[in-house]
Parts: sequence; structure tokens; C-alpha cells
Amino acid sequence: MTDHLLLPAAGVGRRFGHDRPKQYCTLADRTLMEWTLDLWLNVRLDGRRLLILAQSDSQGRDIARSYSNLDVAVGGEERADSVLAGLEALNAQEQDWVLVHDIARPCVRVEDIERLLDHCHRTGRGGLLATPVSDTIKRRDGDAVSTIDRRQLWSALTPQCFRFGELKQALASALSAGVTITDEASAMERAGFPVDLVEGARDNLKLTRPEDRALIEFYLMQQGRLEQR
Ligand SMILES: Nc1ccn([C@@H]2O[C@H](COP(=O)(O)OP(=O)(O)OP(=O)(O)O)[C@@H](O)[C@H]2O)c(=O)n1
Ligand SMILES: C[C@](O)(CO)[C@H](O)COP(=O)(O)O
Repeated sequence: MTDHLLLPAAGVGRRFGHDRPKQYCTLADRTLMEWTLDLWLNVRLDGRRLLILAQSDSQGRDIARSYSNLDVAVGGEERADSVLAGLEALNAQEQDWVLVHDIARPCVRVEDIERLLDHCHRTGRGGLLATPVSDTIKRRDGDAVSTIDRRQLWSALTPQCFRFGELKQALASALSAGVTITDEASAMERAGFPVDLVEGARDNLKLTRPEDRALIEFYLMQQGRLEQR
């Protein structure tokens, strides 16, 4: 079996509110995209690496050209459409493993990625990096507010790692059924495939809102990847 990597990077970053997609916001001297691509250079994978870009994204194509062993595919309307497009472009063997990682998560730790991959290789079961919820969680239903027991609640991170054939089938089935899919695991759960959680570090933050930027810079400094200011 071979291990491949898909990097969804075809979003527009609406919640970040920038004049350009958030994957092109700069942290020190590099774009968010480059911080994440650089991190993955430290992960040994024997398969293909695919950066999934918006159709008209010339900046991403320019960046991709400066990385060896990085191919480009065109994404779709939603993240799940982009991942499915990436799987179709990958055209791997059914039993190959596919890691899917948000380009917007530059602080993921190599050791966490390796632990997830090792879990999948050892058990033959797919899974995802996740972190236990630490806040008290509320549900609001109209004017009614209630508290949800958080002892079984986890925040899903990426990468998420599943077998190529099963993931492609599960994602295609969910999308054709019109189901809203925000991560690969939810499509696999729906299809009845096993999904395991592998605890990952909480600093694997996704750049989503403007206030996340300073925290990601801090985490990059904490990890020794960005010079302390
Ligand atoms: N059609 C899409 C939408 C999102 N993504 C990617 O999926 C990852 C996680 O999605 P999210 O954080 O939601 O990014 P955006 O969709 O860009 O953000 P927003 O929802 O605020 O527009 C990002 O790396 C994003 O580039 C993608 O490849 N294709
Ligand atoms: C896949 C993901 O990172 C898991 O938490 C997340 O769902 C992607 O962000 P989105 O805002 O849901 O597209």
C-alpha cells in the first residue's frame, strides 16, 4: 500500500474577511500555504502529493512549481467537492491510504501525523487527528439554552486518513445524496466504515477568523519555525 496526501486549498476564506483567499495571507515572509507545504516536506510519504486549487488560482500554481513532487488538481464549490476532485485526480489503488489535510492548518505536528499514519497501518482502520473539547458546550434552541455533556466530545482536526477506494465511494455517495459533509470522517461514518480518533495537539489550529492569525504566528514561534519577534 502507498500513502498519498491531498491538500484542499481551493477555499475563498469568507470568515477571514481578507481581500484575497486566506491561504495567501502572509505570516512573516511566507504565505500560509507555504508554511503548510514546508511542514509536509518533513513527512516521508511514498505516494503522490496533490494541492487542490481553485480553477483560476494562478498564485497557487506558481507556489506549487517551487515544490518537487507536488501536483495540482482543480477543486470544487465546497471543501468536500474539492476533496472528491482530488481523489479522482489521484486515481490511486483501492487499498492505498490517503491523508487529507487543510492547507489552512500550518501548525500540525509531524509527530502527530506519523502517529495517525502508524495507527492506520497497524490497525487497518482509518481515522483522524482530534482534540478533546475543553470548554463547557452549550446548545441553543430558540430561547432555550442547555449544556451538552462534553466527556464524549472531540474537535475534528486534519489530517484525516482513509483508504482511497472507501473514501471515494463514501464521499461520492454522500454528495450525490445532498448530504452536507464538512470532513472526510463524516462521510465514512455515514457509509458505516470504522473511524478512529487519534489525539493530536491543540495548536493544530485552522486559520478561520481574523483573530486566529496572531495565534498561528505565536504557535509557529513556539514550534521554533518562525523567528521570535
Ligand atoms: N471549496 C473549497 C472550500 C474549502 N477548501 C479548503 O478546505 C480547507 C478548510 O476549509 P475552510 O476553513 O472552511 O476554508 P474556506 O472555505 O476558505 O473558509 P470560509 O468557509 O470562511 O470561506 C481550507 O484549506 C480550504 O482552502 C477547498 O479546498 N475547497
Ligand atoms: C475538516 C475540518 O478541518 C475538521 O474540523 C473542518 O471541518 C474544515 O473547515 P470547514 O469550515 O468545516 O470547511
